[in-house]
Amino acid sequence: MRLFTPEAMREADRKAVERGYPSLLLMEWAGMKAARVYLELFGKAPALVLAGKGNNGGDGLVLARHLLLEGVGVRVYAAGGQTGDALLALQALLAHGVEVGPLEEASFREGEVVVDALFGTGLKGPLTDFYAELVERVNRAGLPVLALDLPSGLPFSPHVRATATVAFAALKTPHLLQREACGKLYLAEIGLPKPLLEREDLPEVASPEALRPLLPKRPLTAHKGSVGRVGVLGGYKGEGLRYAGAPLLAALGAYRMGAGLVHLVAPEGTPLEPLEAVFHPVPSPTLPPLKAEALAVGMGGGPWGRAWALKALEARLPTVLDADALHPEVAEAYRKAGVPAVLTPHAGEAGRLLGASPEEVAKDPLTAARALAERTGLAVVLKGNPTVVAEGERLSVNPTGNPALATGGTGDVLSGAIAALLAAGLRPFDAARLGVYLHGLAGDLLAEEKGVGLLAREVAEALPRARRLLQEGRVSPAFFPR
Ligand SMILES: NC(=O)C1=CN([C@@H]2O[C@H](COP(=O)(O)OP(=O)(O)OC[C@H]3O[C@@H](n4cnc5c(N)ncnc54)[C@H](OP(=O)(O)O)[C@@H]3O)[C@@H](O)[C@H]2O)[C@@H](O)CC1
Ligand SMILES: Nc1ncnc2c1ncn2[C@@H]1O[C@H](COP(=O)(O)OP(=O)(O)O)[C@@H](O)[C@H]1O
Ligand SMILES: [K+]
Repeated sequence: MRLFTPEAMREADRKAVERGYPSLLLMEWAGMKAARVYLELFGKAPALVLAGKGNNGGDGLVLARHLLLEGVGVRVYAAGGQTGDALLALQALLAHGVEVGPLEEASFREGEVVVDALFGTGLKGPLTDFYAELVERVNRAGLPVLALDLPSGLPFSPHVRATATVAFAALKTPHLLQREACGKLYLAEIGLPKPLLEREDLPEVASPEALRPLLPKRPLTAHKGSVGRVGVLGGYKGEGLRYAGAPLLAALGAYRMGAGLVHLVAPEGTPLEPLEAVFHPVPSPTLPPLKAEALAVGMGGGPWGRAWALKALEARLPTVLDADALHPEVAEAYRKAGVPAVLTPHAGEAGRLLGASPEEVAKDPLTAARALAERTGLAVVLKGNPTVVAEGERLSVNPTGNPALATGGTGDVLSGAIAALLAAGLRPFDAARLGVYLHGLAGDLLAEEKGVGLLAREVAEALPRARRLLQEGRVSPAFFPR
């Protein structure tokens, strides 16, 4: 599945119409599917439908007609000046005897559900004046809000903060980059011809269907030397081994992602954990001889991070470069040496590599991840919500994961997990997007069971469950297809 920009979506709509597909059918399906979601979420609670004059408003008018037919009370307020399909949708509603008032007179009543059909993909800039105020009033009213296609005002501010959003035909960038405003996310198929949605040039939304075939096989004859061995290099002897836990968590992540063996190369005095690891205590960053197919480097490395990464490069193995190994000259050394690597920065680290602020990176992670991949020639995992994976021209946006993962050490677990997939033979882009997806899914499983207060090691422990769900095709999607 591809992540559309509002422009790309409009282009698909336009092409469908050029092919002779009646656009009124798209609107009818959109309104009808949204009405279905409404009924599922809010039952027969009365609706207050706010409709703009464009096609988004048209969808709202169609929804109002379908709710009416289901016996739901509707009050409808619409902007004037409809044309085309939206005008037909208005006429159809009026023919049912529904009164449609002017938007200026819209009022909010306790017990109602607001249907936000003011603006969708046609919004050209931030809302001002009357519409800015209307959106603020919607948010202040404290009623549940179902947004059609996009919460009105997105991607700008002010915008509606919805309880749920029904995206039509495909997810659009704001659905994942401004997910908070969307609430529960539904994706409704509205009959747009499939080939118009297959746009290889757009970022992918990582999906179970695309990722399942990447899962490394475990043949009956597997042994610990045949399924991928990982070397973890990290930690810092100074400050009383302050970061000793980080490489241990990476080792756990690697084992829980299926590594056959994990070598732990860490400063002398580092706790000898997990018990299952092969230990290589060293006085300073060194690359001891070890049999491995991939490395995870830099976790907890502090001032040693750079040295760990440059030592590790001598092994010429596929490598995950994390945390303190994330320096421009390290990335450049790997690129020059032609050693495949995955960089796993969060917004702060990515900002450091790009010469931008963390806020700038977080605001547009797609652009930042692509820029970093371009600049370094390596695969990039830009961590956050959402996490974005980039390599060359390819971009993958991850839909799993939640704020319960915002806790110390979860990134270390991720690095180890990706390294295990590299060691199993996956290419950097695939190891990265699969590792990120399963790590997020593990966090989702735990958050559902326990809520907030996870430990990073528990995320590692949940990886096998996440993997199995994916393997067996039992992952419920992060958004709900309708
Ligand atoms: N086949 C299809 O196309 C399908 C599309 N579908 C639906 O259509 C939606 C897209 O519809 P759309 O293109 O009509 O745009 P929409 O979001 O309703 O807004 C346009 C209105 O906003 C106005 N406006 C713009 N910026 C503004 C601003 N800053 N401040 C104030 N006003 C501003 C603009 O005014 P104008 O500039 O034209 O004067 C115009 O009146 C899409 O999200 C989906 O819900 C479905 O029905 C399925 C099939
Ligand atoms: N709000 C959030 N939503 C989803 N995932 C999150 C959120 N906050 C953190 N994470 C995930 O948790 C991990 C944190 O990694 P990182 O910042 O490197 O932590 P650490 O250095 O403590 O290991 C990343 O995988 C990130 O995507
Ligand atoms: K809307």
